[in-house]
Amino acid sequence: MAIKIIVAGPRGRMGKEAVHMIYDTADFELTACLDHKNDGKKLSDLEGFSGDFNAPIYTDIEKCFSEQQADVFVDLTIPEVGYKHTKAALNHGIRPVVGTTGYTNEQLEELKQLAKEKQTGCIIAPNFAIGAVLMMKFAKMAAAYFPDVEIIEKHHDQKLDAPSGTAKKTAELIQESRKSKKQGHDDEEETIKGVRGGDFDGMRIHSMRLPGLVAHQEVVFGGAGQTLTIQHDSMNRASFMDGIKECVHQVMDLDELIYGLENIL
Ligand SMILES: NC(=O)C1=CN([C@@H]2O[C@H](COP(=O)(O)OP(=O)(O)OC[C@H]3O[C@@H](n4cnc5c(N)ncnc54)[C@H](O)[C@@H]3O)[C@@H](O)[C@H]2O)C=CC1
Ligand SMILES: O=C(O)C1=N[C@H](C(=O)O)C[C@H](O)C1
Repeated sequence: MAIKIIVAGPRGRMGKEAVHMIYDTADFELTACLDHKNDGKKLSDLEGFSGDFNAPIYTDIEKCFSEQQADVFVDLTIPEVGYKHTKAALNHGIRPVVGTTGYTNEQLEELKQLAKEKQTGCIIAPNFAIGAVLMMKFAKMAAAYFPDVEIIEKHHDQKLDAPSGTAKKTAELIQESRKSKKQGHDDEEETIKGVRGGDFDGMRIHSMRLPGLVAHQEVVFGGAGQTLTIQHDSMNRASFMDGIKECVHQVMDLDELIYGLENIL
């Protein structure tokens, strides 16, 4: 039987790609979309979806979740909206697969508790690209040997959150294998505010935003007489689709929240 899926944010860069992936996947069925406009229309009424895209569009989340019997809810929107959507999906027993980034630790914790209480699977993955997940794992391994590290993430200039969810997750994984350390010179001073980047447990994160970029990250380690750079580049949004597919399949068998694809690969 096909897995029935609702997608939020179908007109977005990721949402559009995900809708096409769902239509192209034999055991997936798109039952509806959530948008903040176009209520009552069909996906095929929108630009870029000509043809067979007959899923209905809702703007009211409660109405959508009550009328459509879905198995999985995929959120690709913006942080405050994605958080509300994820809560509502869990309350309706629909398993969220969330790509939206920018959640606070408190929000993540609250969603974790709710998923546990509802015994409903939920995956929140800051990055669905398998290469990016490997980059994060390799960075965690390297940090045990190289405690001095800086993260440089580079994204398109329409991105709302900084640092990226991937950079934050990378820093959290590095923190698990690296002793807390304030890097750089004790007396270093910024003569231009922010020039040394954001401070996460003593390591620095730098966020670059430029047109022409998609999603890129370098994790640079430094030791005596050597550096090690681990780099990942997403050239387009197709790079995230295999990860979403995997999450949709795996979330069906979960009864708790998993944060990060590295925990289920
Ligand atoms: N986990 C991953 O691998 C990836 C995650 N992302 C994240 O996914 C999110 C979306 O990214 P993009 O598609 O590039 O952004 P985008 O700006 O192209 O799309 C966001 C969409 O959300 C929609 N939206 C806003 N409010 C809404 C509401 N109330 N209800 C329904 N839809 C609403 C907008 O209309 C827009 O279509 C971001 O948080 C981004 O960081 C992006 C790429 C990969
Ligand atoms: O907004 C994006 O584009 C991306 N967001 C995610 C993040 O914040 O890490 C994943 C990927 O980097 C693309």
